[in-house]
Amino acid sequence: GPGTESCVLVTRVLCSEPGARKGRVQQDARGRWLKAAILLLLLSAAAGGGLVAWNRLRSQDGIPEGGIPADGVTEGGIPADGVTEVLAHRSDHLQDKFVQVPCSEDYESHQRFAGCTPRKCGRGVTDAVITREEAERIRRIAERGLSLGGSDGGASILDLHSGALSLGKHFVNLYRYFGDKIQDIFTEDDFALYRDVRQRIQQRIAQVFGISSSAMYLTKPTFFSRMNSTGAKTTHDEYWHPHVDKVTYGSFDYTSLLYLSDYSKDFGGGRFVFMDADSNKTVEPRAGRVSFFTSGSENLHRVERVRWGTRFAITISFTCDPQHRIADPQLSWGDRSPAGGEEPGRKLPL
Ligand SMILES: O=C(O)CCC(=O)C(=O)O
Ligand SMILES: [Fe+2]
Repeated sequence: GPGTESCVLVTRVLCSEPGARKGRVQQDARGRWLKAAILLLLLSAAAGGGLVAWNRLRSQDGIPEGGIPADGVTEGGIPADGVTEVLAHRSDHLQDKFVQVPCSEDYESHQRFAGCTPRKCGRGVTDAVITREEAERIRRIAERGLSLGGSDGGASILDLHSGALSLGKHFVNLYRYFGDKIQDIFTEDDFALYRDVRQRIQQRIAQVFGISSSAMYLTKPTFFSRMNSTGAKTTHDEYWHPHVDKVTYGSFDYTSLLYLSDYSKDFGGGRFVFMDADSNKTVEPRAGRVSFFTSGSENLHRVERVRWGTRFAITISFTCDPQHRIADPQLSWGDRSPAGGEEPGRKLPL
């Protein structure tokens, strides 16, 4: 739970840099104080209005009749008052929403890469790059792959690059387990669609941030996620902790998320939240919606716990550092997968 070492999906195995973790724990601690202060303020100011706020929160969350027990007045840290703004409603069809935020200092302590390292930071959301039909096709790929495994807890991942697949409390290597039989599960078309989608998202990011698409590279981890309301069984399942992708995953410079299901239709809870000093900004997932942002601490974020239903997404991440580049996943890897291990994020030869 909060206060313990937090991990986001695959990150525990991937990034256990002690320095990075310490920074995050300190950040978490500050966040908790802030949350406690806000909670106290809320409780004293709105003793009578609490129930109203709670009901509003429940209806926002789309909790079905009968309800599901929740953890307090603030659903997973989102205050039930005006300090939460919606950046993207599920029902919106956004062309090219972009909000610029000042870049954090994170990039100064890293090597800079011309034509790629962010000079301008921010967040974008678009429903116009990937169609709902394409998202549906990708969701079916995710469902097919994830149905072969699945975590005992609420978060399962399938890393198409390393082949890492959640299974029980651990991971297996899909490519190694299935070898050439992988061709009965995924087709060449599936990988072609992934490549195409990755390329279009990359081009949009380059365009919006004014960088060169050819100077940014796919990096790991890049993975499908499936989340539901089952309680966490290991820290791998704890996807809801606030984090900074660049700290958590190291090589990330630009993060993108392609959503494959609809908030409040397919699942409740599970909104994406940018946690700014003054307020939270939520992105409600919608099939085909691409959310993308610079990966530094200007974009501290979290995912609300999923309360009901199943949430599918894919995280596609980019680096400016050619040394952290990975190739697009391909079918022909079969049992010669580049990972060769059962944990996601083993050091991979390119
Ligand atoms: O699925 C999401 O909306 C975000 C997941 C995330 O923050 C991450 O994988 O780092
Ligand atoms: Fe993240």
